[in-house]
Amino acid sequence: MASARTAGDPWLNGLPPHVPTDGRVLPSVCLLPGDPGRVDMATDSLDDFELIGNRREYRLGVGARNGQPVAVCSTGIGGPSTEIAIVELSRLGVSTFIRVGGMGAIPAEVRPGTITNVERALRDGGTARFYADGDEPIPAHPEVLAALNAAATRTGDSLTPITVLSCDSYYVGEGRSLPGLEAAAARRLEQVDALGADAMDMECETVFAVARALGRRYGAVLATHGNRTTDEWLEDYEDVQRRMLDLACDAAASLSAESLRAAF
Ligand SMILES: O=P(O)(O)O[C@H]1O[C@H](CO)[C@@H](O)[C@H]1O
Ligand SMILES: O=c1cc[nH]c(=O)[nH]1
Repeated sequence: MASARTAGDPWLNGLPPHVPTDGRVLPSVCLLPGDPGRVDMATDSLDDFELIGNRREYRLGVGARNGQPVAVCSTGIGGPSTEIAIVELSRLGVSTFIRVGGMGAIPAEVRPGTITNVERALRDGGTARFYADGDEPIPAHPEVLAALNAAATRTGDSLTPITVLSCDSYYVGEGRSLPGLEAAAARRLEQVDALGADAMDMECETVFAVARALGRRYGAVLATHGNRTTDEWLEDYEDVQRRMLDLACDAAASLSAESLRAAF
């Protein structure tokens, strides 16, 4: 264990430079909300929740579901902060990542409030390029995809399978019109549609690319916050987030039990 930081590896005594922790080995499965506020929402779905720390956009806690330990750590918005979370959490013991986030849907039939299971992430972002070359979409890890579907059956939810495009820009990059940039935003929405995306978020591609490159398991459930075709926006967004977190905690527990079995 390093007793002095170096520029190439700025960890000290087992502590990372960004994710706030005390050096303990973390649970093997970690939920990744973008919003730090969603870490606290997850406490309703976990027993014995303990907040470990809070630094920058990273809020980290641990709890248990069905007797299995589960970590929750926010990533903040976008690829760069998400990459840091995955690299540091991996080194702290996490081997399976589940993003629990929000998105804007493209097809009119994916209504606000729908909970979705991300089957693949299209290639569009900057950070993910450092971990995965080429333009082939990155599929979710099949064990995580299956665990999320099984958990939805247990919690009485149904998950809509989607393809996501993760954008490095919330406004023009997600086709939101700004004064003087109306044409650029409209072109971008057409491009996203032509790529076959069902939704836009800002982190899934990075989660999938970095976790896959590090040999970790990964997947994502996303709650539909708005619809870009009908222009609807869900004002009362808390209920769908809580349902998404509950089924993700259930999936995390089953994946954690599996990794324990595999270790023996
Ligand atoms: O709901 P979360 O996980 O915060 O994620 C979504 O919300 C943010 C934009 O408002 C982006 O991070 C996007 O991916
Ligand atoms: O429209 C949306 C909603 C949530 N997150 C996004 O990135 N876009």
